[in-house]
Amino acid sequence: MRTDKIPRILVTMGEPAGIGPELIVKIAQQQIAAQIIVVADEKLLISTARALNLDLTLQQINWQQPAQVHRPGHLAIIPIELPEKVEAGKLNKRNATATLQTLKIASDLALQSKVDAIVTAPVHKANLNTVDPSFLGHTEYFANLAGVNKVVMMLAGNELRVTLATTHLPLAKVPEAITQASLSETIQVILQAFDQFNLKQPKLAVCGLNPHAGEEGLLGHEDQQTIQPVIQRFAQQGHAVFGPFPADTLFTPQKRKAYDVFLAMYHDQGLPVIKAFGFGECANITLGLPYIRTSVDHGTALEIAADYCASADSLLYAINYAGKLATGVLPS
Ligand SMILES: NC(=O)C1=CN([C@@H]2O[C@H](COP(=O)(O)OP(=O)(O)OC[C@H]3O[C@@H](n4cnc5c(N)ncnc54)[C@H](O)[C@@H]3O)[C@@H](O)[C@H]2O)C=CC1
Ligand SMILES: NCC(=O)COP(=O)(O)O
Repeated sequence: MRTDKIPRILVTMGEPAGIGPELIVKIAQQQIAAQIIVVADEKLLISTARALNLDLTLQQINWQQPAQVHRPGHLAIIPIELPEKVEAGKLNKRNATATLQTLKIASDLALQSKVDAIVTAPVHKANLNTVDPSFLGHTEYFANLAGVNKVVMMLAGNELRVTLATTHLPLAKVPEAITQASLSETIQVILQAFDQFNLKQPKLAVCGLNPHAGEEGLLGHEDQQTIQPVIQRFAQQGHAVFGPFPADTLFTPQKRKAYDVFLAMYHDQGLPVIKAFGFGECANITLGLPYIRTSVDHGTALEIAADYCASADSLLYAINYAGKLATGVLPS
């Protein structure tokens, strides 16, 4: 990481027909204790600023200059050109390659330590999948480009932190994806990441997979046969890893206070809980990458993109979260 005090944060534009460009123009108006560099189509940002009646001045990034703290209404930019004019709310496959290119640029710059963190605006996974059939989401894409086998998705808000044992996977494939080896790797990545963020022995509560964590085998065997032995091994090594707990009662107020981080077995076991607490006051963090990457807690919201009424709260939250992590502070 660079040693001067102002973090350089790279923000990718996301799906051009979604709310990403609007969110970027909106956060550009805010005070932010970092330098913000966007990878985006200049014309799209300028026309979005006009539609929002907001001031925006774009200047190409000069890497020779030291990082300068963000000035409201101004953005440093790495320009990319979309081949087709964007119609807000209407996906256009012909812009997908250039959109994917913004992520490749971001990954390259982060891997070269030219920026301290990447923050992504939301992409449309199916649209990007049309030009890269291996594309499932930023999480997997960045891991692949970084040559990292295992990363873990964490969503963190003011109320709790939730990590996931599996991410973008059909529900029917979840049980077979949770093996003792994969779960051990997941927990290892979480413990290492928290160690780097200076929370040395996080109290980790692990959800069961089945209702009532399997009810002694009556409602499934994975909890006892796969999850429990892994937790026991970590506990024997002195780690504060507990469970498997029935997920339905694990997020009560008392239990939320008792643990630093929760591990859900699948996407829709953990994420609805944290989003219900504060949609917009939450960031998505990829643990296990060789750099910091955060993102919003929502998607492309195509249906409201032409109305310019989207909330930029989560993008701002994700940027501030990345800024804190870049200066070695884990937000509480
Ligand atoms: N980080 C990323 O790149 C993510 C991308 N997605 C992608 O987004 C696409 C749409 O996903 P959906 O499940 O429909 O979720 P979504 O988050 O786009 O929309 C869900 C609901 O929340 C509203 N909403 C979302 N963000 C909002 C904001 N900032 N302000 C006000 N209202 C907002 C939408 O209008 C909609 O009613 C999918 O292709 C999905 O893969 C979804 C989650 C994360
Ligand atoms: N629901 C969270 C999500 O889908 C985020 O995906 P990613 O693009 O950040 O991997």
